[in-house]
Amino acid sequence: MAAFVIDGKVIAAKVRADVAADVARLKEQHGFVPGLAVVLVGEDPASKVYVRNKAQQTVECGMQSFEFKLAEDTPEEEVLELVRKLNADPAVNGILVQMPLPKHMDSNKVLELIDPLKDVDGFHPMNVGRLSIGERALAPCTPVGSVILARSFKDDLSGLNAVVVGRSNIVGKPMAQLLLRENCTVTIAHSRTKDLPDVVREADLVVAAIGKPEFVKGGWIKPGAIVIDVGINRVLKEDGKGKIVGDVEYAAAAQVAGAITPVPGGVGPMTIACLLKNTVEAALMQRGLMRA
Ligand SMILES: Nc1nc(=O)c2c([nH]1)NC[C@@H]1CN(c3ccc(C(=O)N[C@@H](CCC(=O)O)C(=O)O)cc3)C=[N+]21
Ligand SMILES: [Mg+2]
Repeated sequence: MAAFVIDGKVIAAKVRADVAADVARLKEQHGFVPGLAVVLVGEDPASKVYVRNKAQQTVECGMQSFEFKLAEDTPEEEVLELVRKLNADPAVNGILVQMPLPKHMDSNKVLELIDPLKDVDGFHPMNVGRLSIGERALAPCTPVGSVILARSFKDDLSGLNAVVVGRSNIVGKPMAQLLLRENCTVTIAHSRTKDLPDVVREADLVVAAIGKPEFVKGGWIKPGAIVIDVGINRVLKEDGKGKIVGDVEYAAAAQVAGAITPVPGGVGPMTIACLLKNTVEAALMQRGLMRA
């Protein structure tokens, strides 16, 4: 039987509607509007599209958007200075520095300068650590969105055998932490994992975050498994035109899985929706208004 297709666009729209309602309430009851600052260094065309989408959706949710576009050859010190300014600006509740940064910059140095309370990407070591010890933390948007998608199909993930393929700081590692919090049994697999197909075959829940087009084959998927595809790979079709595929061999996997996220229209839209959600959470924390 063909897998249930988890519609990330529909679920992201629901998350954004909740964000917009929270923003409206903050405005009415506390007279303030949360703000998100996005910093883009360089000219990467894909990054420009993401940054434009983020800014547009931020405004659609009733928040303020601040965009900073710096040239590829901007000195690192200038980026650090901008982050210091944004840290000190009370109108800015969330700061996102688009990755990757140009090679002449030390990304960790930039990320560690961001005020942890404004770190809506959840990349600061303070948030990474707090997430791992189960304290309130801003958690990375792609993994948060991935859990919401999985839970939209099966609300209780507890006891599931989850295999995360990929060990990046941005997706794989925080994904594993969030799935632990859902009471999954978690394996992190990666490029050096022995017998990877057999490891994936054991998974009730597969999260593919390797960054290689259609790397996870349909034949690796356990019948009925939930498949969350984090990959966004631009590839050329035979006719020379470009298209976007995920890290999972979708057509084959969809024959076997219980549920699967498409690319595009799966995890991608959730990443932005969760960024907006984190911005509201950050604003609430900064103002001492956070929910219990
Ligand atoms: N500090 C930082 N934080 C990020 O969250 C971050 C980043 N740097 N650098 C780049 C990646 C990439 N990223 C995406 C966000 C949304 C879509 C998205 O909405 N994708 C749609 C459209 C895809 C398309 O047509 O291009 C989809 O999958 O359906 C994709 C990718 C956030 N990133
Ligand atoms: Mg990896």
